[in-house]
Amino acid sequence: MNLAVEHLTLAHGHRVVVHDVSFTVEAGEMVAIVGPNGSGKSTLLRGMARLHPPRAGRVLLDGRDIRGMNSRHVARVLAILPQAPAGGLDLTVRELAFRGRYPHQGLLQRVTRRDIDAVEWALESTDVLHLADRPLAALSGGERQRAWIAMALAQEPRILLLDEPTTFLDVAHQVDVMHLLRRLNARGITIVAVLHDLALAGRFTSRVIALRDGRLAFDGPPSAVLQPEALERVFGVPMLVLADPDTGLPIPIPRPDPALCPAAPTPAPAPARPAAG
Ligand SMILES: Nc1ncnc2c1ncn2[C@@H]1O[C@H](COP(=O)(O)OP(=O)(O)OP(=O)(O)O)[C@@H](O)[C@H]1O
Repeated sequence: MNLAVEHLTLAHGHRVVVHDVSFTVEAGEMVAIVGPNGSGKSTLLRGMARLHPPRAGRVLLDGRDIRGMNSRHVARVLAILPQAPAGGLDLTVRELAFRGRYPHQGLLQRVTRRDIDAVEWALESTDVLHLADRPLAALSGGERQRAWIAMALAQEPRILLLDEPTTFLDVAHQVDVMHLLRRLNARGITIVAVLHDLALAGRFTSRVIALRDGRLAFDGPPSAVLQPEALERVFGVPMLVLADPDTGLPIPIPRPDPALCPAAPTPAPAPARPAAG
């Protein structure tokens, strides 16, 4: 099932923040959306999930405009995990995951065997089964993030959209979440994630889409697009791109002014000039 964004323009009030953006995410892809703060990434992701109505253009799910589709049907296919979701702190992890079953439940909202199995699968896949009876309030940031991903998974989506799923996580948990997304992707779930960490985007995704001022700046495989000049144009800061010693994949990092790096070795003094005469 593919998701196509066609000449999409999105606005907040009178202010257009996504301008005429087009791309197609094919079934089975794992895509990162990157760009500076305020470049329109979250708005675009919400637009892709039908949570933000287009000013112009459209979003197509397997060729059909999602605006004309039944909400439950869209929710059965596509799940979105917003940026740092708030609320739900009094719910247990299992109760939260059951919320993900809403689009599959009938009018009477009776819990079926399939609901129970989907929730167990989601809790197991995100490694929170042992935390299932704990309230969200009693979890660490990383555990809570995995619990929210479990809720999105319990929805059994074919396409999963995530807004900054690794923000607030320490490096070990960032890698955990990215490994989890790769495993889900290997099982056939299409993943689109807004990521701030360009090194994670370079190593874990197969395609990187960049926005700058709401416009598409580049779109392609990490090795092709994560290049210093292109990144400098998008982020407005000098960039260095290293090659991962294990995989050769690009690891972009900002290139700071060496004079402002206190741990940088002081350059050796210039050799003294021989005295004239
Ligand atoms: N609810 C809102 N009402 C008005 N303007 C908004 C609203 N949400 C976002 N904006 C504005 O729209 C622009 C794009 O915001 P958006 O959150 O999509 O950017 P982003 O790239 O996801 O940013 P960040 O990296 O900081 O999360 C910003 O200028 C922001 O101030």
